[in-house]
This record gives sequence, C-alpha cells and structure tokens, in this order.
Amino acid sequence: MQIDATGLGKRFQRDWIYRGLTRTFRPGSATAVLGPNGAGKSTLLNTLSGQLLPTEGQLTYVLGGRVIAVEDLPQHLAFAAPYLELLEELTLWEMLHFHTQFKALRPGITREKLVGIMYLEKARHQLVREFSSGMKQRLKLALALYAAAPLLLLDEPTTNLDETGVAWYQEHVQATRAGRTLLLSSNVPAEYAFCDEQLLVTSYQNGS
Ligand SMILES: Nc1ncnc2c1ncn2[C@@H]1O[C@H](COP(=O)(O)OP(=O)(O)OP(=O)(O)O)[C@@H](O)[C@H]1O
Repeated sequence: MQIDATGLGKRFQRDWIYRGLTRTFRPGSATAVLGPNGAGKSTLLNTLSGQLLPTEGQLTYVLGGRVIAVEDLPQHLAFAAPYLELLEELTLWEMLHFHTQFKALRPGITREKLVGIMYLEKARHQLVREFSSGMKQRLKLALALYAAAPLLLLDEPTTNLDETGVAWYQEHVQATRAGRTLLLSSNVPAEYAFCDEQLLVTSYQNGS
C-alpha cells in the first residue's frame, strides 16, 4: 500500500505534535519513526493508520492502483502496540479463532502453524490473561506480522521481550516484510536496524 502524506499536522489543544509532514511511504519500504519519549511517534502512527484524524493536511492510500477510503483502511492494516488490548478472557486457541474471523492470516499460515511460530504450543488452552508479558507481546506481534495485510504498523515492537524474544522478532519481521509498507515506531536500534528509511518526528515540530 502506498501512503501519501501532504502537509500533515496534528495538534492536541494548543500544542502541535508535528506539522508540515509531506512524505510518501511505498510498498516494500520499512520506515523507522524515531524521536525521544513524548515526541509524537505513536500519534503519527495512529494518524497514518486512520485511527486519529489529522488536524491539517491530507492522507491518501493507494492499493493495487485503487484509492482506499480511510474508513476501509482497517481491513488492510495490521497493528501491534503495547497499548492495544488482547482478548484476555479467551484461551489462546479461542482467541486465534475469533481474531482470524476478522483478519485473515497470510497465505500458507494456519492457526496451528502460528501457535508453533510463537512457541506457544503448551499454552494453547491457557487463558491469555494468564500469559506473561513476553508471551502477550509475542502473540500481538505474530497476529500483526502474519496477518494478510499490506500495511503493517509496529509501535515499540520489542516491549517486554527478552533477548530470545528480540531475536524471534527480528527473524519474523524479516520473514514477513516483503512487499508490505512497514512503519515502526522505536527508540531501540535493535528494533529498527533493518529499516531502510527513517523519519525523525522532531524534524516536524517547528509549526506554530
Ligand atoms: N489524546 C491526547 N490528548 C492530548 N495529548 C495527547 C494525546 N495523545 C498524546 N498526547 C500528547 O502528545 C505527545 C506525543 O505523545 P506520543 O505518545 O505520540 O509520543 P511518543 O513519541 O510515542 O512517546 P513514547 O516514546 O513515550 O511512547 C505527548 O506530549 C502526549 O502527552
């Protein structure tokens, strides 16, 4: 999916979080959205994903030569973020059933395979509520990485992951990124080292 942002700006009350952002995000590209805590990385990802309205400027989404309306964007995107909730009252297996009714998995990936990819075979019938924070993060990431969605957004993807979990993330993000438009917000070089583009949010904070 191609995203064209033109003169994009977001303001909360009187404060501009970013302003004057004009940029094209192309299929196959991986962009690291960088900046210190509170700079506006999550705000930008949420605007680009259509979950927040920009205060000014325009966003255009094009998929296979067709313009996609922002209200139809959810079916084309996968998003993993620490602040997005899982369905904690379900077991892992129930949750995979529920989730994949709305968001199909990539071709060749079944729920069974996904459980193996996450190394969560033993937790198949465990309530998600009882998962460790690292298990929950692996589940969030796997659902996004292995969703059949051309737009992939990852906010602080290695949150709660140990060293093995970070290596797991690096392997699977590489395995699933081809052809997709990937936007990744981060402060951690190990999360975004593979990205071919960087966007420093603080470069767009001179609005007034
Ligand atoms: N809904 C909101 N209403 C008012 N202000 C908000 C809202 N959401 C975020 N902000 C403010 O916007 C600024 C940017 O927040 P944001 O979460 O986008 O930063 P970030 O770069 O992702 O930070 P971090 O690295 O700490 O996750 C902060 O000052 C925050 O308080």
